[in-house]
Amino acid sequence: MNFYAWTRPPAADVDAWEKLGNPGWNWADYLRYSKKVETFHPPAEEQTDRFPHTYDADIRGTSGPIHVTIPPHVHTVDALVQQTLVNMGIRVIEDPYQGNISGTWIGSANLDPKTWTRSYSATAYLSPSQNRPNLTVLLGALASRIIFADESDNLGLTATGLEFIHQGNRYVVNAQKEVILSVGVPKSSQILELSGVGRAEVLSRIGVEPKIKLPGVGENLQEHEFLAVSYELNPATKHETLDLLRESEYAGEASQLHAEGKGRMRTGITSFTYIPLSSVKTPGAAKLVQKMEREIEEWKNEPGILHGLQKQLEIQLATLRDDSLPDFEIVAFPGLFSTTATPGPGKSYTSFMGFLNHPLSRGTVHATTNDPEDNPEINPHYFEKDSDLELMVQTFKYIRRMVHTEPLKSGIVQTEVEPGPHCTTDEHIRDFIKNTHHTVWHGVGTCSMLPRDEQGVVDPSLKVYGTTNVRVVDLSVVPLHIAAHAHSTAYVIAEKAAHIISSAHEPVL
Ligand SMILES: Cc1cc2nc3c(=O)[nH]c(=O)nc-3n(C[C@H](O)[C@H](O)[C@H](O)COP(=O)(O)OP(=O)(O)OC[C@H]3O[C@@H](n4cnc5c(N)ncnc54)[C@H](O)[C@@H]3O)c2cc1C
Repeated sequence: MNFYAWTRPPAADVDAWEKLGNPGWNWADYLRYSKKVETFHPPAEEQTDRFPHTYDADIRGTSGPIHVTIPPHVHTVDALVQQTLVNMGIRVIEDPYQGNISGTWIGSANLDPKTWTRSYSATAYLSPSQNRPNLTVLLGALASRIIFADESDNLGLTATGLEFIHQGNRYVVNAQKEVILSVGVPKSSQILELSGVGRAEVLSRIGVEPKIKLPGVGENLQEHEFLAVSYELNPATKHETLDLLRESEYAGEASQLHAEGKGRMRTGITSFTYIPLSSVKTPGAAKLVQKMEREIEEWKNEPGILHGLQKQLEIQLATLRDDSLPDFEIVAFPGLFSTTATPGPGKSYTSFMGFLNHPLSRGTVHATTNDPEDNPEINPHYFEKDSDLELMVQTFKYIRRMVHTEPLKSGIVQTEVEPGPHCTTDEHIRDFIKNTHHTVWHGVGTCSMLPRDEQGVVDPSLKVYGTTNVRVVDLSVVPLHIAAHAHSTAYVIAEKAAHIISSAHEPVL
């Protein structure tokens, strides 16, 4: 389950995967598969009456299984935010799905406008296929490890099956062709490690016999993080924010309306702004660009740094210097998003979420025991590179500049709800971020698609190095993070993987 924000990354972020050694993993292919995934439904009159929505139907999908549309949103808040950003010199993007997202825009959601319910892997892919004779879904089964043949041939080790736990019992399902791991960032690397594929010291620590030494397994974790700054909306204007759903009578009515395809429960997150740091004309932003350049250069030249990471950092440096590519993102959430502030009765809020798009710090996910029922240890190494924290400080300051710009300035009650007026110095801001920042659940990288001698785990056909028939198909293969919300990319990877796998097994005529 997620917030169903449906976005596409900048073209350059996807082209970077190809530059890192993955032929065919580029924007042109991404766009092709992304169109294949979705059916875009243009906004209805009800929405265009309230907000001047723009879109380019040519770059959206027309017949894919995932239904995508613009939610009928709290457009009174969107109007305030979008106009404020324009007044600050930010460009309006008419349709951000064409590979250029730097600017301010209204985003889509994977919602089916026939029912205003979530359109996702279960409704779009599983339900239509569930009666196929060659598909069995076993609910509540925990995949635990891949079983490999004892001997490897010169192409590598062959997986013969998968061990799983169901209702306390262990079973093995045999593989006739391939084993596809698709269990997400926290788990794909764990299952590889439990199967003897990974870093020598991790395998030795958890007591698993090493079968394939792949030091990249569980490394290179990159995660977006966010901070949230909240304001009460000026009560002189009526805004139907999500805060109203705290009132049971309103929530009950909203549920009834939703059953009729109407009302506030069709809301999504819609107001997105992506900003290149080098385009922010403040002394703080300029200093930070220099600091990041220094930090990347120093790290890149550290003795012993892996060639794979060095190349990633070169691309990150080029992205930072490019004033058309975004470094941070601001999302306007229509309601109070806070872990500490208490909402006042009858009040409406907006919260500005600031996201880090291309983190420098790299984390890890590793198994800590050989028991598949024990969760792996996730160590995100947040803010290990100080530039990541400093970028969030600049994002915070940008949000404060927004709320001092019209029309937002008059549209909110100026006393900040969170963190509040006491938060004035850089040290206060840094402490606020350190104490409240949050994962965006957008982890990538722990089974990176990179050359094997550059900490790669899978090759460009998503096959695990050293195996003949094990692939990873989820966001853990993404080698370098993208400025986008993550799940539409998971579908793109899955569609492309389906093509790769079916082509590999086509009968030779
Ligand atoms: C609260 C929240 C809000 C989010 N909002 C958005 C958003 O608005 N827009 C967006 O783009 N992204 C959003 N995301 C991120 C997005 O959902 C993820 O990036 C995406 O789902 C990752 O896809 P995946 O296929 O790599 O892994 P997953 O979606 O995590 O799929 C992995 C699956 O494998 C299963 N699994 C794990 N281990 C095992 C095992 N051992 N045996 C069997 N099954 C196993 C899991 O239960 C899961 O179903 C959000 C995430 C969260 C948590």
